Amino acid sequence: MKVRDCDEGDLIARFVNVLPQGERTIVGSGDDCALISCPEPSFLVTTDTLVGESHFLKAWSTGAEIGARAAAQNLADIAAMGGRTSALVVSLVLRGDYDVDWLVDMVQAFGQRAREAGAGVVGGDLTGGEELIISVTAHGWVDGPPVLRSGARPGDIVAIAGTLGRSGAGLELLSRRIVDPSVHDDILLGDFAEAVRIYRAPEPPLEAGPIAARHNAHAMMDVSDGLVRDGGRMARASEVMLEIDSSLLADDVEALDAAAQACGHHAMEWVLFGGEDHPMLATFPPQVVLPSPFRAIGVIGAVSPGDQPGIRLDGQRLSGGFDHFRQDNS
Ligand SMILES: Nc1ncnc2c1ncn2[C@@H]1O[C@H](COP(=O)(O)OP(=O)(O)O)[C@@H](O)[C@H]1O
Ligand SMILES: Cc1ncc(C[n+]2csc(CCOP(=O)(O)OP(=O)(O)O)c2C)c(N)n1
Ligand SMILES: [Mg+2]
Repeated sequence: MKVRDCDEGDLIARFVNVLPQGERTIVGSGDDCALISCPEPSFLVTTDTLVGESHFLKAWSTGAEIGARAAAQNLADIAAMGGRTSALVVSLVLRGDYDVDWLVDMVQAFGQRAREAGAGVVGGDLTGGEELIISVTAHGWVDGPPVLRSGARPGDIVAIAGTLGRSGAGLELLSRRIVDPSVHDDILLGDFAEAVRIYRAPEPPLEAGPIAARHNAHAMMDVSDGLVRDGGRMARASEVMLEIDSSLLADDVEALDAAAQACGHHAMEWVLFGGEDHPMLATFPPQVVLPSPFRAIGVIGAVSPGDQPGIRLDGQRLSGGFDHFRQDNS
């Protein structure tokens, strides 16, 4: 059955059937608004939109992978404040010729990621249009003070939780047809499985956000546009220098060895400039024993007089990463 064979109410009923309600939901999908409890004096809110051809291709990813990706990207933003997600709303722009089963798979996978994070999916909107667009708004809360991008201080340890570079490598493997886009089986994907899986549906370490907050992280953000671009944003917000030690990125580089050989590419490029793995980048005071799953990748330095905040690798200043409106994406 195709979307054009259903009416809106029909589709929404199919979605609601597979979506989690969420523990903080008082009124879920079906009224003019959802009503969510927030006993804390303030709440977190963030939004991110995914567009077919720009963030994913229907030819490369299943509906379930696209749905999981849309949820993960938004859940990661809440986690990156040290928070937990209470409720998501999801608005869809759909074409009439989409398969309803495909769509329900997408919504179900979106709901499953929300469920795993303890969140409800409490509403949304449906509109017709030419390109598949998934626009998500997430609401959440943080126990204690939120962890901002602007709190990094000289002397802090720079740490990361989650992977770097896998999504960028997966994108290149698919773009260059080194991996057949119709293959979704990890066994068949072999050495490329992790990169392609994470490109299709990122696996951000959501629990790391609140863990970092409890261990007094000074600053945190998730990495969506690449370590260098997002690290540069943290550096500017905090007016510091992120000093990354390349030897501490060796495990990420090694994990991409097979992909790098197949693409004739330096794995370090993906690790530094590839986005969309959504790991948590955080800084911790120097005396802290880093909590699992964080690992150190560098230190925070002061900005020398006359210099600008930024990010350096082994002392060399870096710039670049993903930007929707520039041609220099690396
Ligand atoms: N259209 C907009 N109007 C106002 N603020 C925006 C708009 N687009 C992005 N922002 C804000 O700019 C900041 C950076 O956005 P973005 O790079 O998308 O962050 P993230 O990687 O966390 O999704 C965020 O605080 C976001 O809310
Ligand atoms: C088909 C395809 N081409 C290119 C990319 C690469 N790409 C698209 S968006 C993006 C960065 C993250 O997306 P953005 O919308 O900037 O998310 P945000 O920073 O707002 O979280 C990257 C690396 C992709 N994911 N899929
Ligand atoms: Mg965004």
